[in-house]
Amino acid sequence: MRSHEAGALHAEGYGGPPLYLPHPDDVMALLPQLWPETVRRDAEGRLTVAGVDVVSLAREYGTAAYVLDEQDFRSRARAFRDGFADAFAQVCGGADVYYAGKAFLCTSVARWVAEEGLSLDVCSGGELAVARRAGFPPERIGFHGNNKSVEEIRAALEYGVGRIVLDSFTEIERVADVATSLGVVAPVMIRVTVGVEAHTHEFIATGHEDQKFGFSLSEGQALEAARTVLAHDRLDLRGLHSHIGSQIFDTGGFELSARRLVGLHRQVATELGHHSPEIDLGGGFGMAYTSQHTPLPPEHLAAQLADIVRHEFAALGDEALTRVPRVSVEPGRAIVGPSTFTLYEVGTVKEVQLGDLHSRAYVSVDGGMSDNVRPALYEADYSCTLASRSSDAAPMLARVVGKHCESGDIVVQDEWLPADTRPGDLIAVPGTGAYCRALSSQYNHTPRPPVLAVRDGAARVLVRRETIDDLLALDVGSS
Ligand SMILES: Cc1ncc(COP(=O)(O)O)c(C=O)c1O
Ligand SMILES: N[C@@H](CCCC[NH3+])C(=O)O
Repeated sequence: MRSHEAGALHAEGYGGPPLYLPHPDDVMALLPQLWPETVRRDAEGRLTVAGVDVVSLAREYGTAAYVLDEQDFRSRARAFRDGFADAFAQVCGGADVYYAGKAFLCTSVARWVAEEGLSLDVCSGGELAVARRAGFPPERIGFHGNNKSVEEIRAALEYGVGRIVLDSFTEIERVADVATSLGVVAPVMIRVTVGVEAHTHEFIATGHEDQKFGFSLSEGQALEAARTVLAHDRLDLRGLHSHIGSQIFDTGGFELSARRLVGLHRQVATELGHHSPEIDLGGGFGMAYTSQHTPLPPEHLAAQLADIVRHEFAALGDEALTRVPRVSVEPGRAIVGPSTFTLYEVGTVKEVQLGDLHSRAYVSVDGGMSDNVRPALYEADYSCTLASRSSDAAPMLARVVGKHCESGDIVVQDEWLPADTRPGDLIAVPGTGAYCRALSSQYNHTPRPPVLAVRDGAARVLVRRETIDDLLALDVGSS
């Protein structure tokens, strides 16, 4: 998040380019940590992914387009699966990784997740429907949401999901009622608000007390929820869950939340006589959007979390250590975010003078806040590169903007691009796999871009481009 940096940029009397920008040579040389693993530049200077160059992609599928490197997605999914399985092997026999489908989900991705041996977190009837269509094994699905409808709960139980994460007292009764009507026992977890202030943007922090998710720990609601669940013979309490926020780099927040969750787990055991078999630490692991972000590799992250869990149970005594519940986590962004870049075509380049000495080029592309609302919503930082060719031109300070009727429609706030960047060039923005397509809109009646998967020298469409006819088909208004 850039709020303090933006302040520096706009500080009164400050006339130079923003101080935090990395050196132009670094940006134009492609920082490997920002790009999917198969991205390269070919001899003509074109960006390629899995051996396919972006100029051909643009010619065949058009722009704007989300371009997903399948190998990158799969290897990150495996790194989380193996890292957590290994790190937790000695603590509780392994750990399960639930890919958080809210970051991005389509049937192909659901199949990849299943094939790679991960579980799946869904948070709506729509995401559940995608999982069903993909034939995702139901027992490996967790169902979230703070206001699940009766229909959604029924669909989840009919499919046989492995866990429904309860979020309110109203929902406890709702799930129990639906389970009773279907004649089944619902496996449930309790989402606990652990009172942790995660160091991330306010809108994506979820562990602090004053927000909509979960049962408060400090006010005793979480224990009361466990008591209520245990009183229902149609509910099977699988364990406790906490999720403190998103785009978090510091494991300190997870340490505190694990400590509080383990404390409650013990209270449920000692006061209510129930030893839950599972505990979920949520997702939220950060990824690199710019060179300023340095996420831990999954195996290091897993090792740190395993140490934390071992330590917290050890603090309860030897008896507790022998009964550590099976741990799960729910990464979304850290798996899919880095796998994708968005490919845009430049439409206009406009120079705006900033005082006497400096200018900024506004580079308009054929997308914007409809395909990536994160800069407008969270002041999120992105970077970009000229993708269709290389250039020896001097760097110019550029702001990449979208085509929408909002001045906040910014794709990349500040970036160095070659001074000869011109209409028809392709620009690629890395790190757009998570919460971009998922949060996309049709603002200004803009059809959504397609999602293309590239693997082993071939591209295919995972989600097709919307058309104006798709949009018009929704409008059934008067003749
Ligand atoms: C309950 C829950 N689990 C997992 C996630 C995934 O978070 P992230 O994509 O940051 O890993 C979220 C979103 O923040 C969430 O709300
Ligand atoms: N949508 C947020 C993340 C929220 C995660 C869902 N609980 C983002 O783009 O950063």
